[in-house]
Amino acid sequence: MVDETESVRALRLGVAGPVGTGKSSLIATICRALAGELRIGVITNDIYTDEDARFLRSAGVLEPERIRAVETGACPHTAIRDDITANLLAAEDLERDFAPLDVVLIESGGDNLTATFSPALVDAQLFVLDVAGGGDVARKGGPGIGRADLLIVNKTDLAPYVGVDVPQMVADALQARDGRPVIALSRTDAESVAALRAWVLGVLDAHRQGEHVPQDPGPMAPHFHADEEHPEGGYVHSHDEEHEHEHPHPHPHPHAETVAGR
Ligand SMILES: Nc1nc2c(ncn2[C@@H]2O[C@H](COP(=O)(O)OP(=O)(O)OP(=O)(O)O)[C@@H](O)[C@H]2O)c(=O)[nH]1
Repeated sequence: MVDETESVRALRLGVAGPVGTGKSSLIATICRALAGELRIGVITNDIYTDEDARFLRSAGVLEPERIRAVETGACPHTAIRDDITANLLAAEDLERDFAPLDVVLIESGGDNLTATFSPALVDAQLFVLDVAGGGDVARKGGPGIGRADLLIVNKTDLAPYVGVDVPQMVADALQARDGRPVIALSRTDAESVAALRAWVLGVLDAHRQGEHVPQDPGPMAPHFHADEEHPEGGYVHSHDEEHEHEHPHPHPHPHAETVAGR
């Protein structure tokens, strides 16, 4: 009998969120929870290093060859949204080298609140916040918080130490997201890991059935780029086509350059 799942391209899942919120750890958690039943590959994006890939390889959650690094140059969000070539090539290489894969997880470089993946690169995306970033972050909104397919409120085990009310933070997030899903996660809380596992399996099933439609959370909000050579120490920049040429300073984003670890 032909297994229909074999003919469908791997589900590509993006993981974005501010620096240090736990994106690599979350990918390790997904791999631990699902590597026994799914064929998984991972692509990491770092600015100048392959540190996240090395962390994941050393975590021993997947064969090291299934974890590849894209070095993005100065602006990590560019490689997941504006010029996705390096990531697409890395995903296609991984899918070809380990065919058939069920899921390819793509971690964005740690950035700010505004970075989101292009729906041309990923089928669905998770946005990761953590309680240590403050209970009010979920209320601040932005494309990832508001419209990613899943919002993770991470490191809930730290909530008592940083004085954050997790149910309130989740309620604020649900309100900011018009009811789209939110999972309060700690890698030490088995129930929350089970909820994450069930969400991934649900999206994979919808993807295989042809019922999943990739959503675009929207372009990055205007944001500040520090630049020592600029008279004001930096400039506000937008990735919105309409505004892109309003800035007096040339666009500094180098294109994603290297696909390392191949
Ligand atoms: N207490 C606790 N710490 C966590 C949890 N998940 C991750 N961490 C810690 O948070 C720190 C940052 O985790 P990473 O997974 O490296 O975060 P990241 O978002 O990938 O970081 P960048 O790639 O630098 O943006 C590490 O010290 C992790 O051990 C969690 O559930 N609970």
